[in-house]
Amino acid sequence: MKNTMDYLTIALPKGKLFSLSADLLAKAGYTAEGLSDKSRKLVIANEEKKIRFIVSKTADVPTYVEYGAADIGVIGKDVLLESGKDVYELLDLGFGRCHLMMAVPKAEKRAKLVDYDHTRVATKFPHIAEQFFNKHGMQMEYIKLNGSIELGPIVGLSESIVDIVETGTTLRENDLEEIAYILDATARLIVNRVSFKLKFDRINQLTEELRKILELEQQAKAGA
Ligand SMILES: Nc1ncnc2c1ncn2[C@@H]1O[C@H](COP(=O)(O)OP(=O)(O)OP(=O)(O)O)[C@@H](O)[C@H]1O
Ligand SMILES: O=P(O)(O)OC[C@H]1O[C@H](OP(=O)(O)OP(=O)(O)O)[C@H](O)[C@@H]1O
Repeated sequence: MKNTMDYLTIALPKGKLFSLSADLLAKAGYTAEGLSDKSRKLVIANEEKKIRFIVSKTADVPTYVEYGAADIGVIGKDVLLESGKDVYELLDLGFGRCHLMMAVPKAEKRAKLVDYDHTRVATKFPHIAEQFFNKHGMQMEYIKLNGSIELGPIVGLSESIVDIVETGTTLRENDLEEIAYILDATARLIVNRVSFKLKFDRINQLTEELRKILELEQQAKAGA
């Protein structure tokens, strides 16, 4: 087995954030031949630059980073908060912007948020949802789903959902209405606590390079 101290191991999530993350890292020169979320090869190395990429299920990225199986990773703030993993957050990458909210069927909308006390909420984010409802003094029954959350109230599984909204299309097409904002999310660069000490120079250099690239992109956008 390779000595992992020689390599910088980067965990990337499959799905929506993959190409945005891989493209940004490539701009800083961090890439590897054959890096793709479609590849069946799960570890892809760049031997010359001593970089290894792990491509994993979105929800597993914080786990790889917390245990040090990956030094750094890219993950949405929503998934990071839900995971409760003990990692450092180095940089807000700005992309993958969305927000977490509570929505209900338009036709059966109740007058106030507290009118949903002691009802069922379908979500991929039960921990974040529980914190939100606790803050409002509400006790809910949390039904964990892994996708198509909007289906919950439509088929009578739950009275509401807590889910991500980006464009609002999914809510509109399913006659749901947002009734409470919970939090904003964007992709974050995260790092394992021990790796950050042991590989500080490499990780700091990468962070600064990414920060510069993001700043230039922001300036170009503002000037356009
Ligand atoms: N419209 C959107 N829907 C879902 N996630 C979004 C959206 N816009 C931005 N994001 C961000 O992208 C992240 C990854 O979303 P994606 O849908 O790829 O994950 P997933 O479906 O949970 O993962 P997997 O496909 O591995 O199960 C989210 O956690 C969120 O931070
Ligand atoms: O506001 P919109 O632009 O419509 O985006 C929001 C939708 O996108 C996400 O689902 P995703 O595509 O990740 O599929 P999933 O339901 O399988 O999680 C999220 O769970 C919403 O359903």
